[in-house]
Amino acid sequence: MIFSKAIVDTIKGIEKLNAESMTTAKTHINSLTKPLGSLGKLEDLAIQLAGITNDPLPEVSPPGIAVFAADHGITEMGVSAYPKNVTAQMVYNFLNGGAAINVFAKQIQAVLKIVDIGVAEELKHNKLEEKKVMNGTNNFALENAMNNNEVNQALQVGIETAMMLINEGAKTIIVGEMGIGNTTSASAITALITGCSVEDAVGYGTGISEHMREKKIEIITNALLVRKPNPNDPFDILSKVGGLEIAGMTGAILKAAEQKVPVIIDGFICTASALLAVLMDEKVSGYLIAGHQSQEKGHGHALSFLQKQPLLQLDLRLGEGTGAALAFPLIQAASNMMNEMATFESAGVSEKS
Ligand SMILES: O=C(O)c1ccc[n+]([C@@H]2O[C@H](COP(=O)([O-])O)[C@@H](O)[C@H]2O)c1
Ligand SMILES: Cc1cc2nc[nH]c2cc1C
Repeated sequence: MIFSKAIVDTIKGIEKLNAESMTTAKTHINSLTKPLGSLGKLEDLAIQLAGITNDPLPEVSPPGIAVFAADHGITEMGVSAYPKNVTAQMVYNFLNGGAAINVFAKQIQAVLKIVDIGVAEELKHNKLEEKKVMNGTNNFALENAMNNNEVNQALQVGIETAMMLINEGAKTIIVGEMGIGNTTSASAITALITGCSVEDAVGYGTGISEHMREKKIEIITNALLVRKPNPNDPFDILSKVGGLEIAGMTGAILKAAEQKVPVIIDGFICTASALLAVLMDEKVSGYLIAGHQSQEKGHGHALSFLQKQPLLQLDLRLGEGTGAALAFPLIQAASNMMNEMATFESAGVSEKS
């Protein structure tokens, strides 16, 4: 067995959504003072939340956000528009409250954790979760990104971070990331798991030129030919072409699902982690809510594979959990609808004749 026991146990603990709570939620929705079905996808969302939490009147606040930061050896190949040290610089920006995710987290009153799971520089800050597994992945054009032990450690950091947020009261988990070069890893993962072509999985990331995108496609194509990750083996994929923050997000998603806590997935990189988690156990899918669809080319393929419709389409391509945080008020609305709306009976309103 390659997966550590803690990870196997987490996966084993994931249950199907609770059908009885979903039926009760549906009956309740149909008793609320509105024409039948008139709150559309919010009704589906409320039913999903009921199934996830095993509570027909689900609570989703407060949300907890984990941003996993790590570096990528593949940046040596010139695949990003920004230098690698932006990862470390942005971590300090998160810790000092200046990034987009800080602003949106505050807006939704979320608890925000910044996790160094593999930044290639020593970082010091009293608010930083210091969980460094290694100083960035290896360059997967030349060697495996991580060894088995490193994959297990990164998954474990994700598991522990989600549990920490849940222990602190989080009722919804938002996963986000920061890692210069990570769209290259996410593209490789997306192509492998969804079966789409590398060309279809690769986009412009932080804003590279078309010429650089062609180079990025070639680098990924060659790496897949040489490393030969098994598309049915999430562990093999992570170790050969993965990322530390990608493994961290996968672990956090698994733990949230095991704990029956809804997970809002963010952009392209975060969805690559969701693909891996679903490959580990398809029951994870029920716990996932797609916050938005990123501008990154491969995100549409990943969401279609997961059969998820994004709540928002705002042409974002930032990451950090921003799209998921922006989508949270809709999930909150679905929960509030269940908990606060009057029924036909309580309000004395006549039902459909
Ligand atoms: O979330 C997305 O869909 C997304 C799309 C493009 C880029 N990003 C962010 O940009 C960084 C990766 O881009 P790149 O070009 O360096 O591979 C990383 O820090 C991500 O958070 C994020
Ligand atoms: C400035 C900057 C901020 C980011 N946040 C997430 N990815 C990012 C990439 C860059 C380059």
